[in-house]
Amino acid sequence: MSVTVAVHHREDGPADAPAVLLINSLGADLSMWEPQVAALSERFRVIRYDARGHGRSPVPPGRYALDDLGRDALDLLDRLGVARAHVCGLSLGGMTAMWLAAHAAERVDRLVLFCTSALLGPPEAWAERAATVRSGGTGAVADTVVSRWVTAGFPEAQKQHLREMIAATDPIGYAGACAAIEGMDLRDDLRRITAPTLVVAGADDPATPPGHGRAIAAAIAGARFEVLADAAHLATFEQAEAANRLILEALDG
Ligand SMILES: O=C(O)CC1=CCC(=O)O1
Repeated sequence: MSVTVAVHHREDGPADAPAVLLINSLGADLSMWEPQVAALSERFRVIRYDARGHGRSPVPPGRYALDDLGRDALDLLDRLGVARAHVCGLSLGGMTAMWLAAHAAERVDRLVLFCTSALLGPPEAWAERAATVRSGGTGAVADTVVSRWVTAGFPEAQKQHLREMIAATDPIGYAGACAAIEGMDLRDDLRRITAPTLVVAGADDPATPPGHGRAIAAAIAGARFEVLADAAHLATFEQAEAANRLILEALDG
């Protein structure tokens, strides 16, 4: 049985509005959702948090499992007294969101998944990335990761901001989260998901190309699939307006 950690979170919007939980990707923190906050907080109680090992959340040593990340999210909802929330996650955050929808269906209202995968191999690549950050720090992978997060023409100043966010992530936490992806296989869980689901891919995402999202949508009954043009992996950041429209449509529908 995994031990949960009390993740660092932030809330925006009316406390009595329906809750939407936003879950960050590997190497990011809750600030990655900044482009969503104004649009969503008009109508929703927006709850963002730093996944364990990231941002200002505790950094347990060792390998994490997706169950750990999922149970941390449930613990946060419990601490906030939120019985049921819409859940939106990107990449590793999307994996956690799928875990929640499959393992705690009663807590998930609608599900929005960005640039994610139910199986993201090869496992050796995650072990190798974990070893790289353990020996060289998270700055050692920042350039490469940002080159996958946004397309080449994205403004340099914003790319630098993203590199700094990655480099600020604790290497122990980053490596722990790599292990969660290495050990993750959600393919059998997808058929248990009953929440109305929107899956969104970035057309130019080299990390989780559209085929990954298409396969998720095909396995979840009634799920809708969309591809965002001119977007790489961090599609909510690169194409925020279009992403916000899709999220609002999915949550309002
Ligand atoms: O960091 C990457 O290369 C892309 C990624 C995979 C899972 C995640 O959260 O980000």
